[in-house]
Amino acid sequence: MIDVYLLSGFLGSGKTSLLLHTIEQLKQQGKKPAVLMNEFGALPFDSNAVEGEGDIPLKELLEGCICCTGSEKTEAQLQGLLEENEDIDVILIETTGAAHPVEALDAVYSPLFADRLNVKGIITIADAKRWLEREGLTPQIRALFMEQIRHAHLLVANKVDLLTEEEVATVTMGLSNFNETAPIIQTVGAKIDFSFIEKVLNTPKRRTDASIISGKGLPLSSKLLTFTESVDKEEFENWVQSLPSTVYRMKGYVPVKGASKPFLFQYAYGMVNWLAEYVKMEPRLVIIGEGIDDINFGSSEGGHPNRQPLFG
Ligand SMILES: Nc1nc2c(ncn2[C@@H]2O[C@H](COP(=O)(O)OP(=O)(O)OP(=O)(O)O)[C@@H](O)[C@H]2O)c(=O)[nH]1
Repeated sequence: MIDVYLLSGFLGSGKTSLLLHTIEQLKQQGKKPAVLMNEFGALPFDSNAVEGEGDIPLKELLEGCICCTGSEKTEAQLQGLLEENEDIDVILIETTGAAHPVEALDAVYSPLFADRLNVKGIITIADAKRWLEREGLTPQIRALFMEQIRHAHLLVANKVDLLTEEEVATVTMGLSNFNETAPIIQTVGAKIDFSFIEKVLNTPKRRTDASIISGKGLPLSSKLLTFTESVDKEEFENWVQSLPSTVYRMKGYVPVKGASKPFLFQYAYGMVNWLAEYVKMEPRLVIIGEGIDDINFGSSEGGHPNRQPLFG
């Protein structure tokens, strides 16, 4: 049987960080992991990161989330993974930060795989700072954020480096009151020993009948910006900080004046992250949030925003 772990968590909480860290550990143990992931906004950003890991079987669903691109499509992806790779030990599924974890998990319980897949459970990563400030989220988005936490079998309170010790204690207590059964681990960079995950999620999880608040019809959309010229870094960061709090996530490659290649740029919950890239990537940025249609940076060309809610 192949163990299946589902990584859930709001946009930018640390799912890809956990995924990459877990892949490393599995490889060190001589195990062969495979990855199923879905992408937001037509830029295969996270899967690029996994491809950088070398020989990892990977299937991706572009534009949407596992729950809404249809379970049939997900079944087909899984079937493809299993057929093309007979020696997989573990499948890691990263859902988009806007997916409901139970809807996504449901897709894995196809009778097609009943004798091959051992569903170990949902690991939800919560941005600890966002948890503390969750009242600031709009109601529908807060509902999704909370649902992801409520249905976790293991809860990861990530980014505790941004909190005081007292705040970390408040987060841990708040999370455990909200989801009384899931063990909680505090992390920086979503770094967890895989042996801990295995120990905690040691019983196969059955399909749940618990009522869920559907993730469908969320008012989230994505927009792709293409840079036509290099940006002044400071001006760009000032622009980022001026954006409304309903911009939840940005990622892409930003060309900066004076640098030969676009930088890898990430934004999640007020924090920006720049990383030098060694390959010349297309200067494009994905923005994810609510009410983002009119957002543009001076020297960029706004792609047509995806006005349709992506998940419905
Ligand atoms: N300060 C801080 N930043 C972190 C931590 N973990 C991750 N990050 C940063 O948060 C950003 C998002 O991390 P990812 O792992 O890509 O998050 P994700 O959940 O996969 O994001 P989406 O797939 O877009 O939903 C990146 O810029 C990370 O470097 C942490 O513990 N502390």
